[in-house]
Amino acid sequence: MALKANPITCAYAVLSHPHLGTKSSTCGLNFRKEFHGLGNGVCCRGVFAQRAITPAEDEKPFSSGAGSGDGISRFKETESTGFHKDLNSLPKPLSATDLSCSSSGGSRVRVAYQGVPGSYSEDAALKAYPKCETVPCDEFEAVFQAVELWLADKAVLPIENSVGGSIHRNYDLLLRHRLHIVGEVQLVVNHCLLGLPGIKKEELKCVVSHPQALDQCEMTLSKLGLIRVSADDTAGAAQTIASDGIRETGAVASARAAAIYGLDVLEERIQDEADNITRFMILAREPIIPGVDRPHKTSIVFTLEEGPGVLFKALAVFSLRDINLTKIESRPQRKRPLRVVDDSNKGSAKYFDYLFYIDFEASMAEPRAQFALGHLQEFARFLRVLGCYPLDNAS
Ligand SMILES: O=C(O)C(=O)C[C@]1(C(=O)O)C=C[C@@H](O)C=C1
Repeated sequence: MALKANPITCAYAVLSHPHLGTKSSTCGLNFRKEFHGLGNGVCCRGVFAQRAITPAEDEKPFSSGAGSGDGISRFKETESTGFHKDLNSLPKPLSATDLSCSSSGGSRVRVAYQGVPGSYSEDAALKAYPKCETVPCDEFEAVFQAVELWLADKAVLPIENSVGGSIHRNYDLLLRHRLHIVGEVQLVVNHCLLGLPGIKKEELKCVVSHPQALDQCEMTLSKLGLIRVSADDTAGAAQTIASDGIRETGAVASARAAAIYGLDVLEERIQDEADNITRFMILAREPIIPGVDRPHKTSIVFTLEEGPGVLFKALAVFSLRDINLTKIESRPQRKRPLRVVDDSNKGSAKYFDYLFYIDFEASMAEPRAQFALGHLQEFARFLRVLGCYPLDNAS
């Protein structure tokens, strides 16, 4: 596949996100419009520099085609001007299509993450494995595949943020792939407002970043009256600003991203909540052997029969054994969204079908955890242990 010389080939813009009003702008960036509406109305998937991407077939439901009315459109940059640092020397993200043609080598742990160098996901990888080789990937799906195809040893993926909540896409992907959770990383996320060298924050009109990061800085960005533009990751936004050299556009990203891409930090700690923590999970091909030497967490997913109090009973298996739950999340069962139950005289009732994801504080090496899951199995239609791993804290 031929690679283009320009460092950036793609970025995204939110035209009329429900939270952001109906302002429309490309913020002076030279984009060619390419509609690619996304179903969930918040997040953008993407294409990064130098590599073409064909999204995996099973991702297609996310793109509802031209003018889907969800307010999010994808823009493709036609040209980039090159600016500041030699961005070509940075590692290029892997995409779902080119994963099959490279091979891993070397002895350092290789950790795949979504984004480009300087992203918080890379920070999380380095917190978990300080000496690792980080492997940038363009999409969450590609991160899973990098490990499945032995191009990386581990994957690091965001699962929830203390302000923005769950990253649903990764819950869904966890079930579609066969990797195991072998650890977690809690990362303190301190967002900065970045701009081209010499620019003042009052001169900015637009700001580009990951939708989660924009949400986490909602109050500051509103106060500054900035138009928000969505990007694949925070560092990718910084990279775009640096390569395009557009003066009135800033980026929300880390101080490390500013250093990598040669941008100024115009303001630090701009997130609405001082304690802004993102929890990442670490995935591997093999599970770890659970221990009792230190506090562990176990993550499971299950489905239940329909009926009154069934979820209550499911949760009671933990409470009966004094096991603390740290997270519960429900997601629709995509292949079986509705279940028809003939439980009335007037015809059949239709229920939505859910998957329940639970994290609890116990190791699978403890009998109480084994008994709790044995008990849950009595009324769960489906149960999978996603992993058992040592707890992390946001230090
Ligand atoms: O954009 C990045 O830098 C990321 O690593 C992604 C991500 C996320 O998906 O939530 C991670 C941490 C922050 O909460 C903001 C964005």
